[in-house]
Amino acid sequence: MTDQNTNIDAGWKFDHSYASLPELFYSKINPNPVPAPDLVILNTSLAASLGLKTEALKSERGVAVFAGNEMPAGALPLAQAYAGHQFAYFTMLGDGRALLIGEHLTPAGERVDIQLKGSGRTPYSRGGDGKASLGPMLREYMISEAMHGLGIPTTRSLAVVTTGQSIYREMELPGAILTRVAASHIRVGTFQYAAQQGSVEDLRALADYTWNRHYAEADPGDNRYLALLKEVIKRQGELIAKWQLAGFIHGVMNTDNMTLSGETIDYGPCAFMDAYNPATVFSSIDREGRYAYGNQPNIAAWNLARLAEALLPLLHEEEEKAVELAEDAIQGFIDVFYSHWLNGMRAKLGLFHPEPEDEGLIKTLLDLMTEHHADYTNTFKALTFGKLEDVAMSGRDDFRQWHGHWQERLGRQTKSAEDAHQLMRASNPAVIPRNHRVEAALEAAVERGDLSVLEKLLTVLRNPYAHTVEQDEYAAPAEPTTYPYRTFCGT
Ligand SMILES: Nc1ncnc2c1ncn2[C@@H]1O[C@H](COP(=O)(O)OP(=O)(O)OP(=O)(O)O)[C@@H](O)[C@H]1O
Repeated sequence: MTDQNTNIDAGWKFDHSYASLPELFYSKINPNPVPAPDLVILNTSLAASLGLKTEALKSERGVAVFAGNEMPAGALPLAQAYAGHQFAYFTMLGDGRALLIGEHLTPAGERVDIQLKGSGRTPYSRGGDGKASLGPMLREYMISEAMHGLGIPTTRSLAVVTTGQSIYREMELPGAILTRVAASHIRVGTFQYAAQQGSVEDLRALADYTWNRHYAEADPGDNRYLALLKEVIKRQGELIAKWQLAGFIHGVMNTDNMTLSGETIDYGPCAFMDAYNPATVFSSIDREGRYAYGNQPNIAAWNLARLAEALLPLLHEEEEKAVELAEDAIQGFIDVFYSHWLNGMRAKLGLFHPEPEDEGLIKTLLDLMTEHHADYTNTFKALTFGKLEDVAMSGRDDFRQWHGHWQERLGRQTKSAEDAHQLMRASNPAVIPRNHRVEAALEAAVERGDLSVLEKLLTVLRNPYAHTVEQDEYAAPAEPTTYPYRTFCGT
């Protein structure tokens, strides 16, 4: 399967450091060949930043790599083992429908995982067919690229191909494979798996690998494993703050969907909130609202506590002391999250430096938005451009009073009004991937083979802080319907 020419043509530079870990952590396995690969979409700007050549990637042999029919030189396909708490229940998992084909070394000297998602059965497939369908893979492609545009750390999407095979869910669907690019695919669940299935030495090997891959620049102090936990807490605190500030709801924050790198992963049932309400849930499988918007920081802390638990044997030789260190570190999460969130909210309101009254100012605005079902993104956008008539509660006295306080607060800054406006422009997106727009793009692509709607949507989403006239068309929320929007953990 190895083909030297593909390697030379497209610019793949594969390495496979993950295979240096004990074999407990993966299964070497070749992708299942598919009958008729066809390129649906290629992320040319991402390809360029990876040092890959677009024309070669689009060629028959390039597409064969995205389909798993050919492996570039140096690739070493493997399915990664992991476990996870899914809706609080612990399960053994692993790449049941994905393969890491190797780590690509970019011209900037970075090491990124190249993973095929939907590439067939693996030893971890349990009862599943190992496959994915076109709609959900294009959805992941779109939302991950929108997240990147918003400046939120995320796995990226390089390409989607159809396989020429149908897959069967409630109906027959076109099979597809997404090529995902990630800083790594090491998950909290990978550590849970190591703690459950491996020896302390296996766990140590994983922790050392993770440190070297993601935190080599950080200070290990005198306890490198405690430092690892604290660094992950910092990155996740910053990440979850960014989700909250953008109104992003992940939908399925299981421990297997939380990365050690601090990137967002798994775009199954996620969505962006329209009207502000902390209780918003989109996922049809989240009946109890465990992963509601307002719960995300607490769930992240819960997941990180599972990471800390898995790391206990490395934190200290005395268990009691290890637990103390872990608890102490986890306590720090909410503070890290909150300070990033508060600074982000200040920026959304054009405030450069902290003042004690800021928390009250922000809370009052969010309470008004909840009470009046104000659109989250568009309210901040209206405030940015001084278009108060676009704010749902603009006629209300309590909003006018709030607005007066905010203006006074802005007036006390040494920075100019123009500086504040620029800060707000850069902190408040003109567009988010609205559910109805995403659905329309997917329908055109999947039902009619028309990619133009999706391409146009991606163009505006890639630059959400540009505030161009053409973005206005994409800013409106859907017309209210009787049924709340629900996402399905589509495959
Ligand atoms: N069709 C399938 N066949 C086999 N395994 C599957 C299938 N769909 C999902 N899985 C496995 O079930 C688990 C949970 O699935 P989930 O939808 O959260 O993940 P995913 O979207 O496949 O992967 P990722 O988290 O890598 O984005 C994962 O271990 C996944 O590999």
